[in-house]
Amino acid sequence: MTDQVQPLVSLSKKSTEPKIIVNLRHIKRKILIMSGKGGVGKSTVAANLAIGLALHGYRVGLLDCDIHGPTIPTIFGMESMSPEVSEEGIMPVDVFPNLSLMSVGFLLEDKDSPIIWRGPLKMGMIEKLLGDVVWGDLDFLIIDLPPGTGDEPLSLALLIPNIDGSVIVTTPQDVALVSVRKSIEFSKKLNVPIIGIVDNMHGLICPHCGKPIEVFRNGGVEKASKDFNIPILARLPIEPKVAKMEDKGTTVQEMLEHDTEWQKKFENFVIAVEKILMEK
Ligand SMILES: Nc1ncnc2c1ncn2[C@@H]1O[C@H](COP(=O)(O)OP(=O)(O)OP(=O)(O)O)[C@@H](O)[C@H]1O
Repeated sequence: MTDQVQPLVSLSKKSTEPKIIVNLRHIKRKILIMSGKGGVGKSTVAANLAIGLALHGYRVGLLDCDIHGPTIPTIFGMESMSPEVSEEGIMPVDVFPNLSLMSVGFLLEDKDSPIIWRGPLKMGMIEKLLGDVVWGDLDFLIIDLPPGTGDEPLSLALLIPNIDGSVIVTTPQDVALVSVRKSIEFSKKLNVPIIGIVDNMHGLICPHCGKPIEVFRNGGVEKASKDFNIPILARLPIEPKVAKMEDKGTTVQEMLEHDTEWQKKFENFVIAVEKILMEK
């Protein structure tokens, strides 16, 4: 077993619940980004939604709770950052004046080791992230959950009070139906309304002729949307520039400058989420 949690701020077990509630009290809207399985683009959607809402002028926080694969620091090219710790708690890392990040990845001593923790250590880290990070006043907190719909993401999400909605990220294969069904059950257990589905990696735009190429067998997401009466908020194509930028770590400027179909579709998704949540 490895104990990679840095002793940043002590956390009293007794005061955990009220502490989290008190700490998150100044956040107007909390959104979960979830997926039935790994590698479908959940962190990509979380990161770009946070950027999009910040560009619309909101104060946004992005919390990466993906205990086993915290990729948000890599996406933002901020892997080497360590958050400051003050009397008040752990300070999130600023990307813009109105966009700040916190990630499990920032709190690990050895960022290259695999994370093998026992349950209580993992939950201790999550309680720390929820109870000790000083977000200040936020319009939105975007929470990138660990992949899957098992006990671990569930017990983690149960610690977060008054979640306003969840976004389900999936890829278009037939198995999407199973994956979305599990995510719906998950949201029900949490009593969290589902905002909608993001159908990610939905085809590839041919760089030569501009026509779409279907990569996966489609149909699962439409069926899930109809069967469960949940809107598909975005259909995002496979965009090699997105994968390339995220793998090497990028600046937000670079992220914004790729004028692609993906970017346009993503902006429509940000507008849709904003509309749904602001009308709540
Ligand atoms: N639409 C897309 N086009 C091209 N590449 C994409 C797209 N969406 C995501 N990717 C790439 O796919 C990989 C997985 O994405 P991401 O890390 O966002 O998935 P995840 O669901 O959060 O994974 P994990 O299970 O590790 O949490 C990354 O390399 C990312 O850059």
